[in-house]
Amino acid sequence: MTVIKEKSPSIVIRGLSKTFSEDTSDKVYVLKDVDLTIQRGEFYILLGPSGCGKSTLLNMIAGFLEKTDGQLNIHGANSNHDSNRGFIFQSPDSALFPWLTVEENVEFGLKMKKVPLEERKRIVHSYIELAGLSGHHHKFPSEISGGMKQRVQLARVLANNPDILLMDEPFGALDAMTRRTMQKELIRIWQETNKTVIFVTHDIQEALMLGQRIGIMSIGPSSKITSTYEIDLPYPREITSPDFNHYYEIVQSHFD
Ligand SMILES: Nc1ncnc2c1ncn2[C@@H]1O[C@H](COP(=O)(O)OP(=O)(O)OP(=O)(O)O)[C@@H](O)[C@H]1O
Repeated sequence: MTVIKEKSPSIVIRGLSKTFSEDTSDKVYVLKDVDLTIQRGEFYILLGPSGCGKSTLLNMIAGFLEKTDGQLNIHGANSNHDSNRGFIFQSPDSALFPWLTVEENVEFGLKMKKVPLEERKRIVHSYIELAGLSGHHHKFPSEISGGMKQRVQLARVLANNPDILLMDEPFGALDAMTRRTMQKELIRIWQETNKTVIFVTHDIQEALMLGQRIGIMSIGPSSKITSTYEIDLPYPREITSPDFNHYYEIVQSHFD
C-alpha cells in the first residue's frame, strides 16, 4: 500500500490560468482553471503530451512565471513570496558551473547564504553521499557522465534544504539504463528526505515508476488536469508486474 506521508497540503491551486498573449480581446490560454492540491511529502507526477503546459505550470509553482488568474498557495503563502522550492532542470549543463568541482557546485548555495565553513562541509559531505557521488567530489562536470551530473544537480538543490522539489523532465536526456537507475535513486532519496516532489514527464512508464499520484493534463490550449490516479503499488516498482501493466493500460488509454 502506498502511504502519502503527511496529510497536510503543501501546494493548493485553484482556478489557475495562464496566457502569454498581450492581446486582451483575443486571449489564448495555455492553462485554464487548473485545480490541484498536493500534500506535504507527496510524490506527484504531472503527465501530459508535449506542449500541453506542464512546464508552464511547474514554472508558475516555482515562481519563475506570473499567473494570469486564480490562486496558487504554497505552504499557505502566496506564490510570489519567498518559499523554499528547489528546481531541477532537464539539462544539468545549464544548471551546473563548469569551472567548479562537484563539491564546489554542491556547496555553492550554502556559500551564498554564508553558512559557516564547518557546517557547510558537513552538509556538502552528507548530500554528496546521499546522491551517490562519494569519490567524485573533486571532479569537474566535464569529467562525469550525464547521470552523475543530474546527481550533482540534485545534491546541490537538496543541500539548500528545500521543502519542495520541482523536477522538469530531469531524466529526459539520459539513456534508458541510466534513466532507470536514476528513477530508483530518486525514490530512495525522496524516501530518506521526505520532500514534496512534483515531477513533470511525458513518459507513462516513468510516471508509474515514480508517482504516488499522477495528474493527467489535457491537450492545450486551455489545458487543465482532467484525471488523477493514485498508484497503489509499493516501491521499488516492477515494470514487468501485472499490476504495473494494469495501471499502464489505464493511463495509456488517455492518449490513444
Ligand atoms: N514564454 C512563452 N511565450 C509564449 N508561449 C509560450 C511560452 N512558454 C510556453 N509557451 C507555450 O505554452 C504552451 C505550453 O508549453 P510548455 O512548455 O509548458 O508545455 P510542456 O507540456 O511542458 O511541453 P514539453 O513536454 O514539450 O516540454 C506551448 O504552446 C508553448 O509554445
